[in-house]
Amino acid sequence: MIPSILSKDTIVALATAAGHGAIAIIRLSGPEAISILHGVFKGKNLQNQPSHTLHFGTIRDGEKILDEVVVSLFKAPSSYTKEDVVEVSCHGSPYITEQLLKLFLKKGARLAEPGEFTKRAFLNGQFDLAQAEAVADLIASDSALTHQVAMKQMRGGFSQEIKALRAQLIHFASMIELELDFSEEDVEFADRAALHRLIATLQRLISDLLQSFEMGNVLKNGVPTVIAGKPNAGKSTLLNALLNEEKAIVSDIPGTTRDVIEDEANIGGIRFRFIDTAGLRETLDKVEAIGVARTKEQLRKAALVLYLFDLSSTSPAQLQEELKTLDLPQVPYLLLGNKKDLATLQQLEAFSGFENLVVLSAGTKDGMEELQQTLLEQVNANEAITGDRTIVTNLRHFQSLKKTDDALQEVIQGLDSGLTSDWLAADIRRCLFYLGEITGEITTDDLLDNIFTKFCIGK
Ligand SMILES: Nc1nc2c(c(=O)[nH]1)N(C=O)[C@@H](CNc1ccc(C(=O)N[C@@H](CCC(=O)O)C(=O)O)cc1)CN2
Ligand SMILES: Nc1nc2c(ncn2[C@@H]2O[C@H](COP(=O)(O)OP(=O)(O)OP(=O)(O)O)[C@@H](O)[C@H]2O)c(=O)[nH]1
Repeated sequence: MIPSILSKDTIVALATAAGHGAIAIIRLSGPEAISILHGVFKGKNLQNQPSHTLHFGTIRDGEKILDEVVVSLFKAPSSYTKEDVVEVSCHGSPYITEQLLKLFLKKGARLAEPGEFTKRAFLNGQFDLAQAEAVADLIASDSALTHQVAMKQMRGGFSQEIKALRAQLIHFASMIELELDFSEEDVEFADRAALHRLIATLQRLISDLLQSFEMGNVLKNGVPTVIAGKPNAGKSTLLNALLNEEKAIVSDIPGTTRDVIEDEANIGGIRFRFIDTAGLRETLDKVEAIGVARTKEQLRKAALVLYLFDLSSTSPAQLQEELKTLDLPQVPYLLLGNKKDLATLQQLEAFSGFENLVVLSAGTKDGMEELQQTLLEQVNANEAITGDRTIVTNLRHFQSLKKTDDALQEVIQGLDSGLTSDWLAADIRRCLFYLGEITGEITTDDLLDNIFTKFCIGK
């Protein structure tokens, strides 16, 4: 790739988080990065040091020493941005970093825009657009799974798949376009049956990716897990036990929980979003009736339902009846038999035949570990999460894939109806365009601005 001629400016920004810290890093990138540093650094001559070396010295504004620092040198094209990069590790005081930033600005650098380092890295060919976007996801990741997905994407896993799809289509597009040059002779270079098979394969792959988006959202936002059950079953107590804090109001007056309370907990690297609901009960109390309606709404959106009941006051027949009236939608659910501490041996035995049942006592936290284990198993049973399968988490990618899918459908229809080569070629080009948007072969300034302005400054 030709080095970008756009980035003539030398940009500077704080690369570490704001506030006090052991060390803070200020990063400069661009043609003047080394000379700007050279002008204010007392130590070795930075202008004749090799790339990827560290240098101790002081930074001075005139006679005044601002700090003792370590300077890291990355010489173009061997750097993150592929430009000359200098990083100054100083003492982590907001006062010092401000003084250093002001000094570098005075010496000719300008403040970087959000995401500008990564944008330059992309423009200079360090990685493609999907990989650049994954850098932001990686910084935002906060669980084993979001980390795994972002890491795979940053290292090019997702891009490879998209590029492979694209390469196959390019092959056919060029064959079909070749036919256009020989249009009088009525030849077919591109085997129509093979093209049909290819498009069908691509559609399957893309449909898998589209489906994975839903899973991707669950990963990002937490597995929506609704805690339902009759009033006083102990839902709020269970939520508190799961969250390890007193969030929901617990009382022995049935119907205490009137609204929906939710919070997140990280269990074994997977984020769960627990939603406590109003007790399910037909009621005359208007406020509570709204709560019951909301519960039903939450149930529809849940990925997993925990149906809680009181072992000490519920018979198996009653439980069956409750489940029937509840009319649980097609969502996986677990039965949680609560208040084990109050239940008699007989009561416990009565439930021995139930599947998907965890017996516990939310009040004493007995059985909580088993519940957490079961929750994890429920999620792990879903291969999409733990498998090696690529998961789309980015709305932009989802939309481009959707458009590709629609365009592929038109290619299929064109093939079936014997559309001429020029029309087929145009439809295939459209697929290539949308796939290219994902990895950034096709971009516009607006698209790039949209992506990189959401990054933090200094990244
Ligand atoms: N100090 C520091 N730590 C950092 C970064 C950084 O920019 N600076 N990174 C940034 O976000 C991440 C690491 N990513 C990086 C990617 C490429 C290169 C780099 O110098 N690449 C050269 C040389 C490669 C080599 O020597 O093998 C290249 O690509 O040519 C550096 C950091 C996380 N840690
Ligand atoms: N003995 C015992 N009591 C429990 C247990 N779990 C909850 N309780 C008690 O049962 C009562 C009801 O608990 P909540 O958590 O408020 O019940 P809820 O299902 O949220 O009730 P609503 O808000 O009415 O829907 C409280 O007095 C709790 O202390 C348990 O495992 N053992």
